[in-house]
Amino acid sequence: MTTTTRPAVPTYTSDEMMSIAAARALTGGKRCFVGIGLPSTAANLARRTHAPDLVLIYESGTLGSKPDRLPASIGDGILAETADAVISVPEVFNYWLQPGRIDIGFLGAAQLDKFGNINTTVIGDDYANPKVRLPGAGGAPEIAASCREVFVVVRQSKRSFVEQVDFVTSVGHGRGKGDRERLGLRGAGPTLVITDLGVLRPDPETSELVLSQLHPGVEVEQVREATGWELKVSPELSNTEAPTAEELANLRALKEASK
Ligand SMILES: CC(=O)SCCNC(=O)CCNC(=O)[C@H](O)C(C)(C)COP(=O)(O)OP(=O)(O)OC[C@H]1O[C@@H](n2cnc3c(N)ncnc32)[C@H](O)[C@@H]1OP(=O)(O)O
Ligand SMILES: O=C(O)/C=C/CC(=O)O
Repeated sequence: MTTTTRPAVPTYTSDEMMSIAAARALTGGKRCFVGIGLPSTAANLARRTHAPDLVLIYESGTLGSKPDRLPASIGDGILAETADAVISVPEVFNYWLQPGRIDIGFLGAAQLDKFGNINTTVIGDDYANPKVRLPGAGGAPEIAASCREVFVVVRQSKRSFVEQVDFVTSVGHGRGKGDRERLGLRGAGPTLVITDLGVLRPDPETSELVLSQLHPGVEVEQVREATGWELKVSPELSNTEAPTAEELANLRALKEASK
């Protein structure tokens, strides 16, 4: 009798699956405007693994940064030290972003609604007296307006995935199909939302986010329970490949180097 040894399936957390799925969405020599937080982790992981030519652009004016650890903020010196070029902030916005020279804007969110509108400003309906005051807009509204497309990475729960955001910091698809054009927004808006449970994409007819991919071990019902609206499921629902040992090792090394 012959015995075969299968490679051990690496164990990983749902947060690791989310960062790896988000990194996989970034390919080739695309120009990516990177938000601080979860998007920065994914973008740096992508550049370190399958997408070494990915051009990371941070709002502080660094083009083509290649940090070997996660930057603490957009002002972290490692971004300028490892960049191909450092330009002024007005140049980032006026020359690169607004005329549509950036392929992907990669953003985080505290709240996200079914049309991909993002809230990073306040939780609660009284701006002056909110339940939670969040970090604010920064450059995110401009990024959401003008990048050719927008990817969002956010943990999925009833708290974060709401029918309607408490405050629209960055416009996604507004109130549905056609709103971006009506508002004069240049880019395509959110085309991909990556969470710790799966991946959502806008329905081409309505622009409403629908579940299009499930991470390993996650059930559709679980995603529905973590969503504050009646979540629709794509007829082409697919499954995310589990993280490889190499992806996990790189993600963990990146995090370790950033401590
Ligand atoms: C280019 C640019 O970077 S533009 C910069 C603009 N800023 C952003 O885009 C920030 C985007 N990120 C976010 O909005 C994130 O949700 C953040 C920064 C608010 C928090 O993210 P994380 O640090 O990953 O932490 P986490 O999700 O655990 O939340 C931390 C706390 O924020 C508060 N919070 C976050 N989301 C919510 C929410 N939907 N409702 C209520 N409170 C919330 C809570 O106090 C929470 O603590 P708790 O979980 O113990 O209650
Ligand atoms: O002001 C912004 O847009 C982003 C801020 C994030 C940071 O300070 O790292």
